[in-house]
Amino acid sequence: MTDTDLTMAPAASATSAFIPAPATPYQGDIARYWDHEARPVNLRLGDVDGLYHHHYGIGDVDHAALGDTADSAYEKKLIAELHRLESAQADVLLDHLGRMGHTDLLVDAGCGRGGSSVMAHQRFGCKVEGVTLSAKQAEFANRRARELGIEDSVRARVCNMLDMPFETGQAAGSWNNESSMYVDLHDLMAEHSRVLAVGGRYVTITGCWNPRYGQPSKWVSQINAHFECNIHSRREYMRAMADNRLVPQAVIDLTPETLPYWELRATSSLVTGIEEAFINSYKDGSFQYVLIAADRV
Ligand SMILES: C[S@@+](CC[C@H](N)C(=O)[O-])C[C@H]1O[C@@H](n2cnc3c(N)ncnc32)[C@H](O)[C@@H]1O
Ligand SMILES: CC(C)=CCC/C(C)=C/COP(=O)(O)OP(=O)(O)O
Ligand SMILES: [Mg+2]
Repeated sequence: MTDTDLTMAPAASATSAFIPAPATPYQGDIARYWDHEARPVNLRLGDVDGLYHHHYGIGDVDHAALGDTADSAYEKKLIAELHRLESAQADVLLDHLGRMGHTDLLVDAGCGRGGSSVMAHQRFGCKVEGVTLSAKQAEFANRRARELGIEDSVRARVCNMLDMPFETGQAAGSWNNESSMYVDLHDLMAEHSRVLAVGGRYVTITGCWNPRYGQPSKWVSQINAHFECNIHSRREYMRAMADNRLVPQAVIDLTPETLPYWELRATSSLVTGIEEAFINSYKDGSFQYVLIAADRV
């Protein structure tokens, strides 16, 4: 089988047969970071329904569903609520892909444990190819796909999203769900532009620093240090897309919609210590949570 053959290889061989060397020392660090990540805030939320996300949530908190904080079941309900908001975020990303056919190929660039890939397949019925730097994440995602009996349609591979194993124009849709802050944006948009068919759709949900603030704030620097990433500005996204035949069709500021998630998360037992940086930077206007959907022209 060639790398670009769309027939899915058995999931185990897809990840264990060949693990490419990282393209840069930085990518090696990021692969190790995600290979070792096991934060309860991610695993316990994923355990709610088997969709494992590494992104944040949007939407209003359902206080009626949470009930009384004194209730012994409150923490369990809180975890379910945070997870519901994270899945709602992925749903909004998928909404912006538009209509996809059963025979289309979708590319989940920086797929993590594969939650968004599974949701995309469940919604559109088409093949979804995920790429991640982490062999552990790819194994996890492929195991979930096998457990769900969708391994012929959903697959994760260890590879660099700046050099993806897809033919030019092969994908009808592609996305980055909170994964674009690990790469040069011009290189990333050039690669999405290459793999997308003309008329295809690219969507990203990302945190970006706000050019109106001036420069990355101390909170943004703290988030970068926490995750070993490099948050770009909103301006850089626009420029990188414009330079690569990706024409924004929708730009949505999701900041007001993500704040309830963070404020709820800050009250939970699963806090990681980064909540204050997100809340403060969203509130002081230095950081924004945005969705950008673009047409490949
Ligand atoms: C915060 S997680 C997001 C995971 C997933 N998109 C989600 O929403 O659950 C970031 C992901 O980006 C991936 N990543 C970072 N740099 C990458 C690169 N150059 N190529 C492929 N994946 C990359 C990491 O391996 C990780 O899976
Ligand atoms: C919006 C920005 C700047 C995102 C940075 C990328 C990132 C680490 C996302 C969440 O991952 P996670 O779900 O593993 O993080 P956590 O453990 O905090 O939930
Ligand atoms: Mg998380």
